[in-house]
Amino acid sequence: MFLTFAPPTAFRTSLFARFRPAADCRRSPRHAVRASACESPTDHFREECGVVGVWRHPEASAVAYYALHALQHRGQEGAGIVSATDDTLHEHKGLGLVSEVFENALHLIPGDAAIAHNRYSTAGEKNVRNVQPFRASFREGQVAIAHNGNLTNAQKLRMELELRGSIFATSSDTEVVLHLMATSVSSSAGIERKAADALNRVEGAFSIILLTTNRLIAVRDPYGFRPLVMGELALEGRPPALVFASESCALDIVSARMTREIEPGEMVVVDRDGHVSNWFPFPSVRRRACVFEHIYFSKPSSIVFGRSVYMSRFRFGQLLATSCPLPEADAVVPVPESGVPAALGYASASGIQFQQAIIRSHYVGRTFIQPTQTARDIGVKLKLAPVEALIRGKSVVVVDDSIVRGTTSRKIVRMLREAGARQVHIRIACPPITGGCFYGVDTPDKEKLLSYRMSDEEACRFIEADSLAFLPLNAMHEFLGDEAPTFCDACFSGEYPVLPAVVDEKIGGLV
Ligand SMILES: O=P(O)(O)OC[C@H]1O[C@H](OP(=O)(O)OP(=O)(O)O)[C@H](O)[C@@H]1O
Ligand SMILES: NC(=O)CC[C@H](N)C(=O)O
Ligand code: SF4
Ligand SMILES: [Mg+2]
Repeated sequence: MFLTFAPPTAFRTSLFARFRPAADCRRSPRHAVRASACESPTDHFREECGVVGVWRHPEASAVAYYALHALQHRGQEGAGIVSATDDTLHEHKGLGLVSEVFENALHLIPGDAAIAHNRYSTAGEKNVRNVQPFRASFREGQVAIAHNGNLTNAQKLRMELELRGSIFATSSDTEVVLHLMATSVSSSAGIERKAADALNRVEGAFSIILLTTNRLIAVRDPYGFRPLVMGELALEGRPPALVFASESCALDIVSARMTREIEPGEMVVVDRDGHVSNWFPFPSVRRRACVFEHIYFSKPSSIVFGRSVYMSRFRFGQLLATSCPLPEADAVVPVPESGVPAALGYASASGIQFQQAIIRSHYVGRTFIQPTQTARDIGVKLKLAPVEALIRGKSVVVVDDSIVRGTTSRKIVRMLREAGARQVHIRIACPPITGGCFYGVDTPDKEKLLSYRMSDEEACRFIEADSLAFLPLNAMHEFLGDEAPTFCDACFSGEYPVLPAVVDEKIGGLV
């Protein structure tokens, strides 16, 4: 018997589809906006998580390791691999980057099947207990789970489960799924049925890979918030291995050929004989794929939701140039790393020369941590350095993919002025972010989002730019075309497809 899944009604606050002209700081005297509340440089829209599954490969954990490497941009807090031999699951996981966690450890995870996870927490503490995959034992055997997304009713379900006697080992939302599977009403049914029962009770976002000693299951929530693809890896003299991953770049790195996406609401099951079956165990709803995957999260080389991430960013940049032109600028300068394709698009549409006038250090991570006061004072210079020869005396248009707190933009403007820029104009290749995310992106509190706190003009003064403009939401919709209604853009539009059952201080948070 199935428990009913009741998709919450669409939630609408306000629409931000209006055209927002460039805010020009030169139009009004600069006034001091309190900076201290926005100074923490670690609180960006962070990455989410990456998941991988490998089936029927003699070196499954090595394949999973390289695939995880390709997904490192999706989470840098911790990583883990669980592998399967005939009768048991093996695990290795830890805090840190993939290369650090698995140094000389692959021999600990033998077998021809594996699942893997890169974590950036959305719920639960940043400690090793919460690093996935989680492994558990059922009456029927062992199971492991790797989850990208955030379950919006996890706290409520956990409270119910605890009242019925469940004891949790972690503070992660994901563990709820294992408990729901263990207490599934389909007590005698196979693991896929238990998983379907459990996932019919959760709400929110999940791209999940499950592993037992004789099955691998890949499943996506019915809204399809987070991506999940599958592919085949040719092997000499034997059937191809199957590889599942959050993004196609993880298949590319191991030379697997992407065959298709896992559809929203689809569950794909592979068994020991290599038999692949699929079904759709959830009531269907309109897809709401995360548009931010295309703006910032995913790797530009990936195909996500059937579209090239690079081409989306390039096109956002072109549309930005059309909607917020700056014909008098001398150079278009990208904010590395993720601002580069949009800046190339801006340059191509405007005819203004593209100049890599900000150089990124290879030795600082994507969302860099600044552990000491000295490092904090050095700020963005730790990661980005100006090329004075390209900047002095020039009017530059600086293109970035997004503004979250405004920390990066503000520091870049100061840095470019110090390097002699005559004017610094900031152009952002997405609409203003005015709300947090409930669906798997670690978001700062709404009150810390620059565009929630301030109008465009105030924001322009805060970052101390000569002008500031964002890609209008309607331009983004225009680019998405007929598919626009099938994308989630809630952090811009306020139209949340699913509301959290319990809202904690940290969105969707289990503390
Ligand atoms: O307004 P803020 O709070 O400063 O956050 C926005 C910045 O954060 C992201 O870059 P990040 O440094 O995370 O990574 P990247 O190197 O991949 O661009 C994003 O690309 C913006 O540059
Ligand atoms: N960002 C994610 O997808 C995180 C997965 C899970 N919610 C966790 O916090 O570990
Ligand atoms: S709220 Fe924003 S980040 Fe979250 S799923 Fe929707 S578009 Fe993506
Ligand atoms: Mg950036």
